[in-house]
Amino acid sequence: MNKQQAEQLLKDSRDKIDILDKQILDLIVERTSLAQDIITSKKALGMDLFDAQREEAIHKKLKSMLDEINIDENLVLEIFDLLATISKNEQKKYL
Ligand SMILES: O=C(O)C(=O)C[C@]1(C(=O)O)C=C[C@@H](O)C=C1
Repeated sequence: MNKQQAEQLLKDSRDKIDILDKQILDLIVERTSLAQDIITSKKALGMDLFDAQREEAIHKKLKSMLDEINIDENLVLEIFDLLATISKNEQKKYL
C-alpha cells in the first residue's frame, strides 16, 4: 500500500466511523427516551428503579451474543452498564 492509498483508507474509515457514531448516538437517545415509560410502569407496579435481575439477564444475553465475536467482552459489558446508568439517571428525574 502506498502513502496515498493509506491516507485514503484512513479517511474512508474515519468517515464510516463518523456515520456509525451518529447512529450509535441516535440509538442511545432512543434507548434513554424509554426511561419515562419504564419508571411510570415501575411506580404503578411498586417496583424499584434498580432491577438487578434484569441487568443480569442483559449481561447473560450479551455474553451469549458475543460468543462468536472476537471483541473484549468485559469492555462491551461496561458500555451496556453505562447505558443502564444513563437510563437510571433519566428515570430518577421522574421519581
Ligand atoms: O428494564 C428496566 O427495568 C430498566 O429500568 C432498564 C434498565 C436498562 O437500562 O437496561 C435500567 C435499570 C434497571 O436496573 C434495569 C435495566
